[in-house]
Amino acid sequence: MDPRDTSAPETRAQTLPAPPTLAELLLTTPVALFLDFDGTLVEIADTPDTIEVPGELGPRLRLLASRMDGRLAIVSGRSIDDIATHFDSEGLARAGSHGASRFAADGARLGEEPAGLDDDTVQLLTAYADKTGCHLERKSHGAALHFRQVPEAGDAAIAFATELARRKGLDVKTGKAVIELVQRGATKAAAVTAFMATEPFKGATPIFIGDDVTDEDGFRSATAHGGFGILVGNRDGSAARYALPNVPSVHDWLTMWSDAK
Ligand SMILES: O=P(O)(O)OC[C@H]1O[C@H](O[C@H]2O[C@H](CO)[C@@H](O)[C@H](O)[C@H]2O)[C@H](O)[C@@H](O)[C@@H]1O
Repeated sequence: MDPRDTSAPETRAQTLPAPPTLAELLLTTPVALFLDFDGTLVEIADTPDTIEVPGELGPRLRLLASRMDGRLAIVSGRSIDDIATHFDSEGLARAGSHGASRFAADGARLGEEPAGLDDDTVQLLTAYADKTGCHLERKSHGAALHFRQVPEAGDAAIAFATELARRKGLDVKTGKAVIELVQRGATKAAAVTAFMATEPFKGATPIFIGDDVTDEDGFRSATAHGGFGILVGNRDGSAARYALPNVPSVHDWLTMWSDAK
């Protein structure tokens, strides 16, 4: 298993316990749900554009959000624009670009919109991707070098992107067979904090569900705000309190594809 690809089949024993059911939790406290997208709500695919998103995902999430009195937000590494090409996220609170770009459910912006990358950075990344066979994903507020198709190029791509980020004053995010350049300070923790300071999230117990390294920021922030994280899959040293094994188990836990309240 490639240690940089945390989506590879997991063989270790599950180390974190399963969470109480959502229904049980809702009996004791108002809950706010923060949901990662890739690897949590939809299965990992070979490329960013070939994910298979159930047609009902948007309506099901809106129904769940209404049951939660609006306390549900998508928190993704993708940009909000990109998310919108995969499913209708209107009417949901959402944060994209690793938490840096945030919108309330009514579409109101929460905070400043981050800047995009400068042309020189994009040109350098494009030339690097052309040379190495990595897939360059252009993003509204950053860019990702994917090496899922060329795993042998992973170490060099990480080193290249890390050095480029240092020179350009950017941050990097590692993920599943990917290294991304993002604006300084973009974290899912910041998104949780921003939502938790506003209605209808204020005062609720935050639960952050995610599968990736970048979701660890969300787990820590949820914990700091009195809640906890739920890891999808396995990771040594995760800040999550509980774990669910895979995407279908997340859907089940959220009772997304049932009419259970
Ligand atoms: O925070 P997320 O919503 O989980 O987004 C993280 C990144 O997800 C995407 O890349 C990952 O999923 C792809 C599709 O399954 C997969 O091909 C790739 O290897 C994964 O790294 C997305 O392309 C990125 O922009 C997101 O930041």
